[in-house]
Amino acid sequence: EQNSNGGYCDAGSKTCDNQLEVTHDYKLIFYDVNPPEGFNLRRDVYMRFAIMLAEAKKRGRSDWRLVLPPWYNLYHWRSAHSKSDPQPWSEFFDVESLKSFAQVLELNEVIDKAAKKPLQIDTLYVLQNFENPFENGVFEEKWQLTSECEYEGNYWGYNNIEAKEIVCVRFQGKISKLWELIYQHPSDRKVMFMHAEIPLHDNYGSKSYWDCRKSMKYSKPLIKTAKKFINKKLDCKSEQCSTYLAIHWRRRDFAYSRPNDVPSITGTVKQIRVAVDKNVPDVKKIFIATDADSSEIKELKSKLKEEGYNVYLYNPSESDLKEFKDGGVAIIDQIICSHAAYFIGTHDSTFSFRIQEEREILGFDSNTTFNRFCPDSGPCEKPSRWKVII
Ligand SMILES: C[C@@H]1O[C@H](OP(=O)(O)OP(=O)(O)OC[C@H]2O[C@@H](n3cnc4c(=O)[nH]c(N)nc43)[C@H](O)[C@@H]2O)[C@@H](O)[C@H](O)[C@@H]1O
Repeated sequence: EQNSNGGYCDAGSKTCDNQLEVTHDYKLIFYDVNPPEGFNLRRDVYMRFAIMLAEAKKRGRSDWRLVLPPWYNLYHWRSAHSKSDPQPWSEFFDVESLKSFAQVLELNEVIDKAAKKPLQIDTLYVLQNFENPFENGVFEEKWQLTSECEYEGNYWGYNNIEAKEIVCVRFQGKISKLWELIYQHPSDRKVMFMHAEIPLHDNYGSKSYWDCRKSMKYSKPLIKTAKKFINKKLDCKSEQCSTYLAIHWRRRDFAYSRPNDVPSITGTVKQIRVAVDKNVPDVKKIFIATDADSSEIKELKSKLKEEGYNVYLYNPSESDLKEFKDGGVAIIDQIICSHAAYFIGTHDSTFSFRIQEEREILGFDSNTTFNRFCPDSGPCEKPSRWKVII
C-alpha cells in the first residue's frame, strides 16, 4: 500500500514498521566508499553515481533511485561532535537541489535507524581492483567474479541492514559498466556496491559532470555562516571578492607522505608574497583554510604577519562546531576560499579541487583559480584546468 511519502514510510512511522514500502515502483542502489577516504573524494564518487542514474533516465530507465550514504565516522573528522550518529546529506547540501539533478533519497527516507524489521539488500557487490590493471600492456574495461573479497561493511552503524547475497567482483572501467552487473540479477530491487570509489567517471568534466556539480549546492546555514565571515572579516559583500587571497594549505598526511608536492612554511610564505605581488597587489588580507596542527598554523600566521599581511582563519565557536561539526566547518572554509580574489590550492587534494570547481561556477577568471603550492625545490606540475561547461 502506497503512503503519502511517495511510497516511502516516514522515519518513525508505525504503520510501515519504519521500512520502505515493498509495493512501490522504485529499485534502490546503495553504495559505500573505502573507509579512509575523505569527504571530498566521496563527493566525487556521489557524482559518478548520480550521473550514471541521470544518464540512464535520459535513456528511459527511470526505475532506480540512489540512496545517499550517510556521513559516518570519517577518518579526518577529529572533533568529538563528529563521532556521533550518521549525518544525513542535508546537513551539508541542499538535498532538494541534488534531487533536481538525479533521483536520490537519504537513507533515513528509506529506513529508520531504530526500525526493527531489517532492510534486505538483494545483492551486495564488493568491488576490488584487478591485481594488474594493465594486463598485456593495456587498460581494458572489464569485470570478473571472484571467490574472495574483504568485506568490512558496517552499514553506517545501522544494525538493521543486511545483505541476502554477497558477490565479490574485480572491476575496472567506467561506472556505467555497473549496469552489466546489476542486470546479472534482473529481479533485484535493492543492490549495493562496496568500494564504490573503484568505478571511474564516464566523462569527467563533461556537461553532465558540471550540471551535477552545480546541483551540489551547500546547505543554507553553511552558506549563511561563510557569507557572514566574508562580509564582516574580509570586507566583501559581492560574489567575486577583491579584498583577499585564500589558500588551501593541506598538511598532515600530505606534509609527511608527499614532501615533493608541498612546501615548507617559509616556502609557503614566499609563494604567497609572489602571488600577491604579481596578481593582486592591493590585497592585504590572507585567508587560510587548513588541516594543519596549531603549532604550524601559529608559525605560518606569524611569518605572514611579518610580511605585513592580515591573516584570517575561520575558527568556529563551540556552538558552531556543535552545529556544523567537522564536515560543515570544512565546507565553510571551502566557501570562503571560493569567493577570494585569488586562490592557491594544494597539489592533488580533492578538497582544493572542489574549491576550484566552485570558483568556475562563480565565474572567476581561471587564472585566479588553478594555482597550487609548489615544493621548495624540484618540479612543479601546473594544475589541470577543468573549465566549467555551461
Ligand atoms: C591522501 C588522500 O587525501 C585525501 O584528502 P584530500 O583529497 O585533500 O581531501 P578530502 O578527501 O576531503 O580529505 C581531507 C579531509 O581533511 C580535512 N581538511 C583538509 N583540509 C582542510 C581545511 O582546509 N579545512 C578544514 N576545516 N578541514 C580540512 C577535511 O575533513 C577533509 O575532508 C583523502 O581523501 C584520502 O583519505 C587520503 O588521505
